[in-house]
Amino acid sequence: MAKSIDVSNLDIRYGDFLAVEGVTMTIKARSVTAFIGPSGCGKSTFLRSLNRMHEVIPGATVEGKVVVDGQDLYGPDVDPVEVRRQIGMVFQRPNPFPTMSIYDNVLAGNKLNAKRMKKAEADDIVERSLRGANLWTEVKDRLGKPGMGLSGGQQQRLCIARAIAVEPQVLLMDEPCSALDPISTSAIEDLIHDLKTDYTIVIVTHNMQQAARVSDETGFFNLKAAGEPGHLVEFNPTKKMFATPDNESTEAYISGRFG
Ligand SMILES: Nc1ncnc2c1ncn2[C@@H]1O[C@H](COP(=O)(O)OP(=O)(O)OP(=O)(O)O)[C@@H](O)[C@H]1O
Repeated sequence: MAKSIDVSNLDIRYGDFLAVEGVTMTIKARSVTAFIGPSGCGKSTFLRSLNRMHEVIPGATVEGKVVVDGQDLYGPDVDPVEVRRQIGMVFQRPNPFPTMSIYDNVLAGNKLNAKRMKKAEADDIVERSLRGANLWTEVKDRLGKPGMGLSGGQQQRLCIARAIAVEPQVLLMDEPCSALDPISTSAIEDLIHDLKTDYTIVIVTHNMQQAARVSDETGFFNLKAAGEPGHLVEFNPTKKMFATPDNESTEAYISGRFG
């Protein structure tokens, strides 16, 4: 199910503003890839270009290729809605649907994809997804209660359950722990580690310890200068990047000398 992603020569714009320039990388299947770098260097923009979420912003455009399973996601016949089903996204702030129960929150994506299903099938998806998100035992006796009644960390795991309920190939996570306390953060990090058996995971994080803990490979993004586009400076196995980075600016960033 999990797929690798081949990105080549990607330029990403907001109107005339070139936000990210010339990114080429291969994101491996069944692994965790982290993106780090100072604020404004385009990590989130690049992440959103991987499932065609970038272009929902008026005037936003992408040039270059993002190839998953031999298919260019920006090819002429590709349906962006189907791309977003195959490549799910988890956001910075947990965003369960406030009026929906835990049960319905998990199924929200499946219903959007207009699948009609029997109760038994729906029950199976809810249980499998909540187990996958490591939340089942905490909520199995209150599936009919509102998703908003959960703690922040539980809400984020509910959002992860909602993302995996549609059986995506890739999960994109944009600072998924930034609104969480250390215990919830640790639960999500454990979950990310478990999920990589089945999914290709890409995570943006400001927390370098987190990148070092959860990821197999890391991409360091930076701006050449203020007002210049963001670009990929270095992409390497995480262990190597944190021990012996290839680039001086990577070293300066991870040792806390800037950013
Ligand atoms: N909706 C938008 N419209 C116009 N410009 C935008 C928009 N979103 C982001 N940008 C610009 O694109 C550049 C990259 O922003 P982005 O949010 O991707 O960076 P980031 O590395 O994820 O930053 P942070 O770490 O602060 O979240 C910045 O110059 C930002 O101001």
